[in-house]
This record gives sequence, structure tokens and C-alpha cells, in this order.
Amino acid sequence: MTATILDGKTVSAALQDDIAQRVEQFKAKTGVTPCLAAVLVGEDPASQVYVRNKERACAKVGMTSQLFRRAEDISQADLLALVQQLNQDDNVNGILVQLPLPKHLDASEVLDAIDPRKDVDCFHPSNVGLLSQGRPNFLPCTPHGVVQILKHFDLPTAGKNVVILGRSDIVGKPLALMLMQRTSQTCGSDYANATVTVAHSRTPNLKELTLQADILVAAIGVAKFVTADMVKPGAVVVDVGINRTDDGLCGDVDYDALLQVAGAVTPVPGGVGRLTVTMLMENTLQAAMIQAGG
Ligand SMILES: Nc1nc(=O)c2c([nH]1)NC[C@@H]1CN(c3ccc(C(=O)N[C@@H](CCC(=O)O)C(=O)O)cc3)C=[N+]21
Ligand SMILES: [Mg+2]
Repeated sequence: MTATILDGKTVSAALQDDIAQRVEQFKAKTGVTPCLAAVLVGEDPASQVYVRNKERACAKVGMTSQLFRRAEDISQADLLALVQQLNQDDNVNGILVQLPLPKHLDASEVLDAIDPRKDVDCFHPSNVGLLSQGRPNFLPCTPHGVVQILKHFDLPTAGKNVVILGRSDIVGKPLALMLMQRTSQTCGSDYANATVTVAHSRTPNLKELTLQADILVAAIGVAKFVTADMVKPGAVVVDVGINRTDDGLCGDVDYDALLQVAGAVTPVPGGVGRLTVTMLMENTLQAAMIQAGG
């Protein structure tokens, strides 16, 4: 048996075409071109790649982007002032402060300062609260990308055992919230209603748990952590990890070995990461629509 490769590029291209059409309609109706402001502090090479991919995607779907580069040693006050300036700028629809921030900065305080209506990451406490109550303003980009990949390949989650490795605020926690609910805002009830287990560094007998997974999501940030013996034959494996190793980019799963066991698996690169960027475009359009009063 060899696994189906869940190619994120195909999914992303299809969704970007659809977003581009809706951007076009929105522009025709309102005269407004949706605009994403990205704040990049410091010179982290991975962050530079991600931000460049986001700018490229904006251009592709007909949106504008503005990049605000700031030095590694920017003060908390200056960064907060930049966020306030972007909050007040009517030409800016979405604000993204690229993480991680340097250690001397208080990331929570910065993210909390973003106007919730421009919070295209869905990191603001009021947006996280609305998501947890099943009435989101925005869906968080990476979890939404995971759901969109599953939908594209006709792999429903309803009634399935989903095991998520990792409890981060950016992936594990919001993805668990989304998949345990009765319905997905964008993909319907077949892409919700899962029995979700969130495992983490203090979970004992991890392999016993992962072997129960119909859908296994790896979002821990450890290269090749998920080995073939941890996967139930035929299971769907979604790899959210992006690790830079001496042999190049690699995910949180041992991809080559899993091809012989899993039913389907996402590659890295070219998997979930592509969708993260595309769902950010979706949220920027949604933000522009909200701000236009629709
Ligand atoms: N405020 C904030 N929001 C984020 O959404 C956010 C963040 N900070 N910090 C870092 C993580 C990571 N992330 C990715 C974005 C693009 C790719 C991406 O484009 N991946 C491509 C290329 C990967 C590469 O070449 O490095 C791929 O997987 O094919 C991956 C990961 C967004 N994040
Ligand atoms: Mg990561």
C-alpha cells in the first residue's frame, strides 16, 4: 500500500482562484482593495520566508500588502504604537504581527492590542472566545487550512477519532475546538463532529493513543517525531510541522516511512503551510467585508 499524497498546492490554487473572484466582486461593489499589513520584527530567516509567501499570495488574489519591518531591538512601546497606528488606518483591513517576537517583547500584550476586527490570525481573546463558542468572526489560518485539505480530498471528520499532537494556541488548541464542534463554519457538519484527543509532552503511552487515530495531526515542532509504528494502517496523517534540519525542510512525521502505512499524508513543504497562507487571504477579505459594513 502506498499513501495518497495530500498535495496542498492543488487545494491552495483552487481556493485562491475562488478568493480572487470574490476580491474582484468586492472591489467592483465597494471600490476598496483589501489590504494586509504584516509586521516583521528582526531578521529570522524562516519568518522572512513566510512573510514573503504572504505578500506573494496577496498579489495573486488581487489584494495589497504592506510590510512593516522593525529592528530586533524595537521597544514594546514602539511596537504597540505601530499596532495602534495600523488599527486606526482605514486603508488597512488585516494586521498580522509575525511570531515569534524577540524575547524582550511581551507578545500577548502586542497581540491583544490588535483591533479584533483586523485580527486575521484569530489570536485576539475575543476572537478565540467566539471561536470556542462556535460563532467565530475569523477561523484561525492553520487549523482552517487543515480542515480545507481534508474537505478537498473528501476525508470527513464526523464520528472519527482525531488525535492532535501539540496543544499550542496557534494550532493544536484551536483545531481541537473546531473539530469537536457540531459544524464547521465553512465546510459543514461532515468536517466537524470528531472525537478529539489532544496529546502533549506529559501524555503517557503516546503510541497506544496514536494507534487509535483515524486522523492524526502532528503539530509539535519535532522533526520526524511520528514514526510508522505509531500510525494505524490506512490512517490520515496531517503534518503541520516545519523543521529546518541539516537535510533541509522536514515535518513532524517520518514521511517516507509513513507512505507505506498511512492511507493519506500531507507533504512538507507543499502541504498545510500553503493553506495557512491561503486562509490568511480569506480572512483578509472577510475583514475588509466586515469593515465595509457587510
Ligand atoms: N502571526 C503569525 N501568524 C502565523 O500564521 C504564523 C506566525 N505568526 N509565525 C509562524 C507560523 C508558521 N506559518 C507559516 C506560514 C507559511 C508557511 C509556508 O509558506 N509554507 C510553505 C513553504 C515553506 C518554506 O519554504 O519554508 C510550504 O509549507 O510549502 C508555513 C508556515 C505561519 N505562522
Ligand atoms: Mg511551527
